[in-house]
Amino acid sequence: MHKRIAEIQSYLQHNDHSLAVRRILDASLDTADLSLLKEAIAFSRLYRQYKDAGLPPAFIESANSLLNRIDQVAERFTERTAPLVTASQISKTYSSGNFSLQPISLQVNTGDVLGIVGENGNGKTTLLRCMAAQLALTSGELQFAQLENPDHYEIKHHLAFIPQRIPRWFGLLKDNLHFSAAISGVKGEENEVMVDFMLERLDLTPYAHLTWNQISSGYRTRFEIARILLQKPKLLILDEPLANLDINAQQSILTDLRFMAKSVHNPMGILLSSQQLHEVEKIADTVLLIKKGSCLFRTGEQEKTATAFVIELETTVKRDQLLNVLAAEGEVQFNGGFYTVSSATLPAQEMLAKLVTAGIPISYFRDITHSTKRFI
Ligand SMILES: Nc1ncnc2c1ncn2[C@@H]1O[C@H](COP(=O)(O)OP(=O)(O)OP(=O)(O)O)[C@@H](O)[C@H]1O
Repeated sequence: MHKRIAEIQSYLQHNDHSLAVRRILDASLDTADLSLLKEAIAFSRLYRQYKDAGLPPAFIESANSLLNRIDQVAERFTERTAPLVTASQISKTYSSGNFSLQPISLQVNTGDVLGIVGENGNGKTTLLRCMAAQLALTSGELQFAQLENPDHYEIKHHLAFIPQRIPRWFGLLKDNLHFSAAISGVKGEENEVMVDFMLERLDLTPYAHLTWNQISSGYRTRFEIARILLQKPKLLILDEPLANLDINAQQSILTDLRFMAKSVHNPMGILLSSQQLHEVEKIADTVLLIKKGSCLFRTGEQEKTATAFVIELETTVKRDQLLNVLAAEGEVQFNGGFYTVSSATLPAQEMLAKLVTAGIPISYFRDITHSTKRFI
């Protein structure tokens, strides 16, 4: 059995139903078999219908039967990776104002998710717009490895940019998706099935017959992702896709984007910006922290590896008590909400053991030794 199918079966066994249904949709799409895709869509609808009232016993049976059939075309599940865009020392200075994006180099490959994090006004959007060839560079060079003639037209078909503010559309959500697929050459039955697929995959089915005015900003973001994915871009750039989403939706959209990047049907490179450091670090292959227009830290960068172990801690005890437990092996800072503890000798596991042994109540503990959070 293919690894990916076994993984989905394990989600089902452990009642991670929502994740299993989303992954079944992805796996069926990768078979390129419309009848399996239609079955997966029907299965997802069944899940939505019964998820609150309790799933019928036939649910797991039909999931396993569908998975077995998908497994028979498992040879299609090969991940491909190829360079998409390479930025060499690109920089941008606006003609007005005093902001400059300092020279930065990065590469996005098929299947990669690259996160750009940083606080407001530090240059994330500027960097994304440079990567999307929307801004004239002050210096440096962009290379689109798969484009022979990277003019405006070719670039527009190669990459999709989802801005922070989703532009208004007219008419019904579903009709816009049909149109978007049609202009990318998806016609007839395939158009119907692909739109139904995107509606299910992005949780949009209940909103299919609504207009722009009738749906919330979070669902507008989902709509825009669905619309763009129907056009099968090679490189997807998203500016703050999490900004309008609730906490659960943030995590599921990020996980979904990661799965989509590695899809066989349309493998993509994904570049996204966000202020949600932890969430992005969980799913991105590489995260760059931008501060005042410069790349301050990139995950995995050896030369900037932490010289101390650092953790974040939320507890009701006072700083003195923590310092007592650490017995000169750590420093403690407080930001009003939680403590940041650094130690040259105690890795996170040992620090946690010490705190637990001393009976310190802990409501939050996170190892940020290798996180961009250390630099904020
Ligand atoms: N067209 C422009 N002309 C002049 N300055 C600009 C222009 N666009 C952005 N800036 C300035 O560049 C700086 C960086 O803005 P940018 O939007 O790239 O940051 P950001 O990190 O994406 O911020 P946010 O998280 O708030 O979206 C800001 O000081 C902004 O005012």
